[in-house]
Amino acid sequence: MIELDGVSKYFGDEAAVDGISLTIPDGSLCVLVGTSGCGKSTTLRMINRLIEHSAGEIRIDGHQIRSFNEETLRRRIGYAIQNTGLFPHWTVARNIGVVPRLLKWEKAIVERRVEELMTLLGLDVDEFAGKYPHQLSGGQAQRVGVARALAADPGILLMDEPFGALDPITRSSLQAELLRIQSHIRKTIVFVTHDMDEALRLADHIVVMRAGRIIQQGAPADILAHPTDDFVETLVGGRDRGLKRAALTRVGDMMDPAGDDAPAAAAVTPDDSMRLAVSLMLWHGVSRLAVVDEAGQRVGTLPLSRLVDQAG
Ligand SMILES: Nc1ncnc2c1ncn2[C@@H]1O[C@H](COP(=O)(O)OP(=O)(O)OP(=O)(O)O)[C@@H](O)[C@H]1O
Repeated sequence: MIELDGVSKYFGDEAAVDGISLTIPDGSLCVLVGTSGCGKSTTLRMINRLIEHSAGEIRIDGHQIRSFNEETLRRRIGYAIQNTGLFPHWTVARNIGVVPRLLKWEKAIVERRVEELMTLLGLDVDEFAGKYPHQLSGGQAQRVGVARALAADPGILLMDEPFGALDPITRSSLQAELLRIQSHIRKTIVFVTHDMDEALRLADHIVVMRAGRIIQQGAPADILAHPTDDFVETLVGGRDRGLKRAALTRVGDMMDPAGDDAPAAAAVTPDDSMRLAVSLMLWHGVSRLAVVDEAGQRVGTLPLSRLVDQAG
């Protein structure tokens, strides 16, 4: 568990972070979101002591971070950033294995770990292990960056706009990968972004920051449903909020399991989002969809009225 208790950071007289309190339970994915300069990166970097906090307390598993040796702390905490920070003259495999080597793991164990992580991140070992960072696409380099952050199996992973520089399609697939990986490894992840759609998709818990302060925090659905002020409402999409909420809702949670009278022209699966369902209804000009399982067997019906009921 990570706890921030009345934490501030001053640069000169200016407070970049101004008395924030936040608890991040083990295994949760907490996203810090807000416009440029609001103090997100500073908050993240105080957790691994790349920046020392000026006031308040930061605790990991109940222990103040100042009681840890800085090197030990940083090796316990994975850190992935936007431009990856890979060593340009090292191969992918050497880059990924850097922290385990610093920790003096046996060579064979480091090699096995590197291969395991490359597989986890969808990087073919034979193809990529010997490549250098300049030979990788942006998306591949980001995967290497995340693999490196996970190499020594840290309990905590800090991610600072890790997908910020990518095109929307690569970004979306890496977000899906992160969710898939997190469902297996259950790290405590603190993720920084200025993109509310990314926050809504990834987070268990969203922390909205403005001018160094936390102005709202909660589950994505709560923030969408009850933005605390006009600023948060604008951030979550204003009048576009309905579609954002639909993107967070699974068809399986809304469908009528008994119904079987929908036209077969269009079908969704229980794991598809309600946003996709609405899009298909608009495209096909229907107000009901068939819901099918992966084998194509009918498991229910989704009437448009379910989406409208949800809003009520
Ligand atoms: N080393 C520093 N010296 C002085 N001021 C700093 C320093 N680092 C950050 N700041 C200031 O602290 C404030 C918060 O910066 P921070 O990088 O945490 O914001 P951010 O929300 O991560 O922004 P962005 O999304 O643009 O990265 C900004 O006003 C910034 O100019």
